[in-house]
Amino acid sequence: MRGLPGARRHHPFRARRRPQPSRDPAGRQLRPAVHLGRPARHGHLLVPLPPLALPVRRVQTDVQPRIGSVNEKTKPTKKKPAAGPKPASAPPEGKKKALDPKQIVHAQFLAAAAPGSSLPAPTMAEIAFAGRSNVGKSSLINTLVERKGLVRTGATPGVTRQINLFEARARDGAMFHLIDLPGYGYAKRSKAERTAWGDLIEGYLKGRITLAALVILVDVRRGLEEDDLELIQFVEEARDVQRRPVEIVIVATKVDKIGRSASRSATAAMAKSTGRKVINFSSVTGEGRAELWALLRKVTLGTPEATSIPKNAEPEPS
Ligand SMILES: Nc1nc2c(ncn2[C@@H]2O[C@H](COP(=O)(O)OP(=O)(O)OP(=O)(O)O)[C@@H](O)[C@H]2O)c(=O)[nH]1
Ligand SMILES: [Mg+2]
Repeated sequence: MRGLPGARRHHPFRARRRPQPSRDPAGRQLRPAVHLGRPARHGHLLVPLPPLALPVRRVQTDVQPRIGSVNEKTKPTKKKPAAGPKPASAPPEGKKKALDPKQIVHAQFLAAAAPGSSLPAPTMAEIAFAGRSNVGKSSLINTLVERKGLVRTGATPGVTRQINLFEARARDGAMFHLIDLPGYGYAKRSKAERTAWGDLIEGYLKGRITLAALVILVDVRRGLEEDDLELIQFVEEARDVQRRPVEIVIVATKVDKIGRSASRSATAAMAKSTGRKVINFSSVTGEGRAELWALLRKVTLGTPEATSIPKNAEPEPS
């Protein structure tokens, strides 16, 4: 039949409809075989589609123009960063961080104890932070949990005036209790106040069942002082023998305030006098954060009893 009224006539420039693809017995899509260099044979052979594997080409953007090929009147323009996706070997920083199983994903204040009151009964592994007033204990906790304002900090000594208990949960589900202790060595307190706080801190360090690690912070510029050495000795000797042993971790703080070589020799001296490893730390730059957190996790989660209360646990001294 030819020339029905209104019927479109074939136009030589209109693309012909391609043959409909069909599928192989496994359900994969088929398309006509591609012949390179040779003319296609009459009647196409149907083959499965190969996976798309194109070689990735990077465009070189920093090629220097050849001498004489630039118009000298043209002002040099700022070089723009190369467009396009980043190479697969450098995933975006945020993505890497989001997948870190050790990252703290939840942190909150739980309770406080002042002289005359006590903390709630212990329920999980605890890490306590001690040191002179203003050494940077509260700032270090904020840095560890990556929260700016979880713990109150201040430029003048004596900011933390009670034992503060915080709860932290890592992405992998590990839970910790972090204990911010009031600082010692602050001369402006009355003798009675110092005695009361001393008793409170001593009672905590001596008898807390779940205390797994005590981080002692020392200002890298001052080095270990008598108070710090006394505290180390106190924990080593006075810890109730029925309680679990406490791992003492020494941290040199504010290392951003002095040069690298000065901080290295200061921490080497501290390590020598205590026979312990000393971690360099800065809440300003974040130096030492990952190392300290990895160590504290290992100490608190390393043994099965670290996250549970022993069956023969006694009630807390108040
Ligand atoms: N440059 C520098 N400053 C720090 C660092 N850590 C803390 N600070 C500052 O030192 C001051 C005291 O910090 P805090 O974290 O409140 O110290 P603290 O030991 O909790 O003090 P108390 O609660 O009074 O015992 C604040 O002004 C902080 O900003 C650090 O690593 N580098
Ligand atoms: Mg504080």
